[in-house]
Amino acid sequence: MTPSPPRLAVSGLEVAFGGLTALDGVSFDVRPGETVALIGPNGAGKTTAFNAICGLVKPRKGTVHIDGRPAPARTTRLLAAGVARTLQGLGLFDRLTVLDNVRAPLIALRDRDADAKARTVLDDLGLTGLADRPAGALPYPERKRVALARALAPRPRLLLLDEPAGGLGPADIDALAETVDRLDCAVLLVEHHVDFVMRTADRIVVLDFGRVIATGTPDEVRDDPAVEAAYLGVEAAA
Ligand SMILES: Nc1ncnc2c1ncn2[C@@H]1O[C@H](COP(=O)(O)OP(=O)(O)OP(=O)(O)O)[C@@H](O)[C@H]1O
Repeated sequence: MTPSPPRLAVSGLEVAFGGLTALDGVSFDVRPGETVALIGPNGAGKTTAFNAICGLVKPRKGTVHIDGRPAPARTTRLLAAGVARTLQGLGLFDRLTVLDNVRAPLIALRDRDADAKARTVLDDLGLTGLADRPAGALPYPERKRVALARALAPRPRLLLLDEPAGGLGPADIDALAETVDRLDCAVLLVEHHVDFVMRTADRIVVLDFGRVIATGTPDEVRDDPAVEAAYLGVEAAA
């Protein structure tokens, strides 16, 4: 039997901004059900990798495949291919209610069960009581949860999370880690919060200066001297 392809396969990705090579031959994959964290110091290329996966920047070389097929470049097509993402800036429609924000991707997909699916995900994330509030009126942790709910509403097979723990306090980070652990889709997350990454990731890919310098389980990566020098050492000294 042919093994099924990875949910996400990134191969030989090269991205340049003028003379700056932001990604230099980056390859990694995310298998079904797996949570992979992309970490590295500031400027390592994490966001650029995310953006290349979503078609927001065009690679000079390399490929991105979703379930064995070339990744589409437009958000709605990515959604239709089973890929959803959150944004660092959240990108909520502040004047719309929480429910309408979460329903938005389902409506874009012309999903007839938009209302029921949106309400289910609100329930899963403990947001039902806020369904009718304008998203812009909520405190940041709740807004962040709404952004996660919106990404989960179409029931993606691959979820891309851009700094999901950023700006959250310890209690919200704990709750988020539990939520991520419960997800059955594949997850790729970019995150600076090392404890959160160590708790949630099955595998970690470490970038430095646009190259993958290590890949492994949290324990393997923690013990890797190159990683300590490039990233964890910087964190530890901070
Ligand atoms: N649109 C752009 N134009 C020019 N240079 C860019 C652009 N986007 C990113 N870069 C550069 O590419 C490199 C990688 O940046 P990127 O934002 O991907 O890193 P990062 O690992 O996400 O960093 P951070 O943790 O600070 O968000 C950096 O040197 C950055 O200055």
